[in-house]
Amino acid sequence: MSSQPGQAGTPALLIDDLRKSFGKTEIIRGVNLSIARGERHAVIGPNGAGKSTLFNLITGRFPCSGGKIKLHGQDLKGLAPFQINRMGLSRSFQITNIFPNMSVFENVRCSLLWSRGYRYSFWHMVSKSRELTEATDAVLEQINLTERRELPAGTLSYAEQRALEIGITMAGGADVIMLDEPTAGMSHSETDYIMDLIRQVTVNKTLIMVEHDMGVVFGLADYISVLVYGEIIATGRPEEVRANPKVQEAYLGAALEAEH
Ligand SMILES: Nc1ncnc2c1ncn2[C@@H]1O[C@H](COP(=O)(O)OP(=O)(O)OP(=O)(O)O)[C@@H](O)[C@H]1O
Repeated sequence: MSSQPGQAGTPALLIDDLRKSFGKTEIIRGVNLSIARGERHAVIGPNGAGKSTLFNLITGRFPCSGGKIKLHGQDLKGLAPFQINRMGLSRSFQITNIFPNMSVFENVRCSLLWSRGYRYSFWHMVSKSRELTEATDAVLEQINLTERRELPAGTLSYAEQRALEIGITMAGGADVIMLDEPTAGMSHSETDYIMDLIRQVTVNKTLIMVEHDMGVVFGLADYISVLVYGEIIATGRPEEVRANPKVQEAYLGAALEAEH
């Protein structure tokens, strides 16, 4: 479960002195992070700290200005987002990213096809269709949407759409899952539903999430990193991070207060 000092094995994700500047402004200022296989890791921090930028660097959406990112020991330098995706890293976005007029089933199937590189190959798709249908149904089962299989995705509730999106993110069999504010805009019961789902679907996978809801962070994460002004000021077990005076001062005091 742990990547932290003293643990053996190649980390799922290793970030070394990562830097990113936009023009003259350095937004990510020397981030180091090691996330083990099977770990659930939350990145927290105030607005504008650089969390989304960090995600965009990891997924290859932005080029780095300096430093290294390794996925399962392999340097990601110069790789396009789709290449990184095919290496087993998949990200879901804050904004719901589904096709609303396609059925729930088709949304997942489409993502499976894409992840297998069959995007343009109709005949390949047909020849694989039974296996594909079974794989799609297995994902639907995992995200508890089997009963919604034939409905247009746009008719699902907000929480169900987020669940579908998590299914789409998982569909290609990625073993490193990145979730960007998975419970944003949800009620308490929807948040609980999505938290349970994330817990289930990330068993034996690596989860990296950005989340502002401290209940979700402390409920799900094995480790937490606190990003402030482009630097990680603390990484540790939830209880260590919660007790860290630097973190209290820079972020957590205000964030926990905001919860009440
Ligand atoms: N493409 C860009 N060009 C210039 N500046 C950018 C770009 N993307 C982000 N920034 C700047 O980088 C800083 C960090 O933004 P980022 O969105 O990464 O923060 P964040 O921690 O994700 O914030 P939030 O919690 O509000 O989502 C901000 O000052 C933002 O204006």
